[in-house]
Amino acid sequence: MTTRQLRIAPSILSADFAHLADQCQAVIDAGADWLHVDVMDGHYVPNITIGLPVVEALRQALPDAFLDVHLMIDNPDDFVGPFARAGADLVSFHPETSRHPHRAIHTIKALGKKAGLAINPGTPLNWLDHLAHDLDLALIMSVNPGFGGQAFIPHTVDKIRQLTARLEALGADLDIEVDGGVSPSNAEQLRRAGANVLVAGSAVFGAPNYKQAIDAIRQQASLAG
Ligand SMILES: O=C(CO)[C@@H](O)[C@H](O)COP(=O)(O)O
Ligand SMILES: [Fe+2]
Repeated sequence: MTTRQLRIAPSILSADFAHLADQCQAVIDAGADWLHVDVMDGHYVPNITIGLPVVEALRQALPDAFLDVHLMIDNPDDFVGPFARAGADLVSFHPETSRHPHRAIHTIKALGKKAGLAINPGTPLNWLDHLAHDLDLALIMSVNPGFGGQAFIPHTVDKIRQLTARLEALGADLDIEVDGGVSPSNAEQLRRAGANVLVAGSAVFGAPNYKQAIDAIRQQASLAG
């Protein structure tokens, strides 16, 4: 378990894009802590979603919302700065696509924003070893990136447990975010393993009542202590 604050971050990928700002406001009113914004470029992942103008528009429409921007793009080194300037509060990117992850992290931080590194199901945790002290968050993918609504990959729980131990050994105190297939049914084990930021797209936006959906994830996660 972690003592880091539990945060529920609905992924807007599962929102109704024709009413995006209203949908974001609705999940905030329902108790969402962060808004998770999935940016996909059709190269790094086989899907295209949203880009800088949408982040700028959300920043304008929701000045107090915490925008957790997850870049699933090639060439993140060129885009972390623009997304931070567009209004992201936190920018995460996948290190395999970065030429200079350390520099990209410090580009984000120099703009006063938090930096995260995203680790795919097939990506080893040791990408984090030399960067942990520079980061604010480790994003552990519990599905392969590209789409909402995929099935949770169970071995992620053990990976988060390993990461928690590894960060403790390194003396690095990071948020651990888990992304993909998160629901009330796995929230407790994820929190117990050490995750404190739970991203949930379809489990929130696909539910008839956003507050009940967010409360259910929070309640289950809180059972971890
Ligand atoms: O980054 C991604 C997928 O690539 C995620 O943020 C998903 O969008 C989460 O959606 P659900 O799995 O919770 O429906
Ligand atoms: Fe994501």
